[in-house]
Amino acid sequence: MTENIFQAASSGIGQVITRFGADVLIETAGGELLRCTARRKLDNLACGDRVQWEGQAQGNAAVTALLPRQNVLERPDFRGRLRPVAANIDLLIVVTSWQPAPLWEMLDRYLIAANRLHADVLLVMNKADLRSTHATAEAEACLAEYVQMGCDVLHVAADQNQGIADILAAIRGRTAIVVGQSGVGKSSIATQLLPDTDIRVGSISETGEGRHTTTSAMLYRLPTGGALIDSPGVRDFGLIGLDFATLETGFPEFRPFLGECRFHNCSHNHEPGCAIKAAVSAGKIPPRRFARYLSLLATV
Ligand SMILES: Nc1nc2c(ncn2[C@@H]2O[C@H](COP(=O)(O)OP(=O)(O)OP(=O)(O)O)[C@@H](O)[C@H]2O)c(=O)[nH]1
Ligand SMILES: [Zn+2]
Repeated sequence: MTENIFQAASSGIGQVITRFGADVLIETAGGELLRCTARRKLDNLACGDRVQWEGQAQGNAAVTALLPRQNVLERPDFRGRLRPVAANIDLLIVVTSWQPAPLWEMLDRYLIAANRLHADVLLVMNKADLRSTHATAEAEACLAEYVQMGCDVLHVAADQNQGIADILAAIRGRTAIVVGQSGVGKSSIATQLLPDTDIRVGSISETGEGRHTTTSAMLYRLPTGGALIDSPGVRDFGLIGLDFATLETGFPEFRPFLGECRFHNCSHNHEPGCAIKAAVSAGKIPPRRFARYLSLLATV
C-alpha cells in the first residue's frame, strides 16, 4: 500500500524517490512509498538521497535529516544557481552511437565527471546495427583506445532490444544514470530498461498527487536488481566548471606518471621533462586521448 498509514510515533530511514515541489516521495526501509514534507533547511534534497523520516502528530510525515551523501550531481537552475538533481550514483552509463558519430571529447568529459563523482563508467555503443556502415576507421581506433584503457564497453541496439539484458546485468546492485549526447538513443535505452514505468508512475499517483508531471528526477528500482535514476535533466548533464586538478585526475591512464614530471606544476603541454608526454611517445598513453586532454586543457 502507498497510503500514509503509520503510527504517529513511527520513524525510520528512507530514500528519496522523487520530489514534488517542496515535498518528497520517499521509499521507507520497509519498501513503502511515503509522501513527506521537508524542513525548510532541507530544501536541497535530491532524488537518491538517504534520509531520516518521522511521523508527525497531524498524521503526515516529515523528512527530518539528510544522511551523508556518497556524491551528488548538480546542475544550474534558471537563475544559474547550482541545484542538486541526483545523489548516491554508483554508475554513469555513457551512451554514444555510430550515427550521430561519437563526440569523443564529450565522452572524456563524462569520464572526468565520473571520476569526480567517484562513480564507475559503462560505455554503451548504441545502434550496433549501424556499425558496419557508419563506423569510420578513426572512430574504431578511438573506441579501441578506451577498451585498452580498461573502460567497460557494451555494444547495444536499443531499437532491437539487443544488449539490454547486458546493461541490466551491469547495473545490478548499483544506482545508475544514463547520460550522453543528443540523438544517440538514451530515451530508447531508458524505455527498454524500464518497461513498467507506467505501472510505477501509476502507483505513485495512488498517493494522491495525480500523475507525476514534474521533470524532477525519479529513482526506479529494477526488478533485476539495482536502480536507475532518470529524467531529461539527468540525461543531458555535462561537466561544468572544469579546473586543472579535476582534468588531470580525470585521465586515469596518466596516474602512474603523475608526480614524475620535472616541474611539480607541469601542465603536460609545453614543459620540458614531462613524464606524461614521454609516456605518450612510449605508447603507454593513447595519443588521441592525450590530444583531447590538450584541447580540454585550453578550456580550464
Ligand atoms: N538504427 C538504430 N536507431 C536507433 C537505435 N536506438 C535508437 N535509435 C533511434 O535513434 C533516434 C534517437 O533516439 P532517442 O532515444 O530519442 O535518443 P536520445 O539520446 O534520447 O536523444 P535526445 O532526446 O535528443 O537526447 C530515434 O530515432 C531512435 O529510434 C538503434 O539501436 N539502432
Ligand atoms: Zn608533465
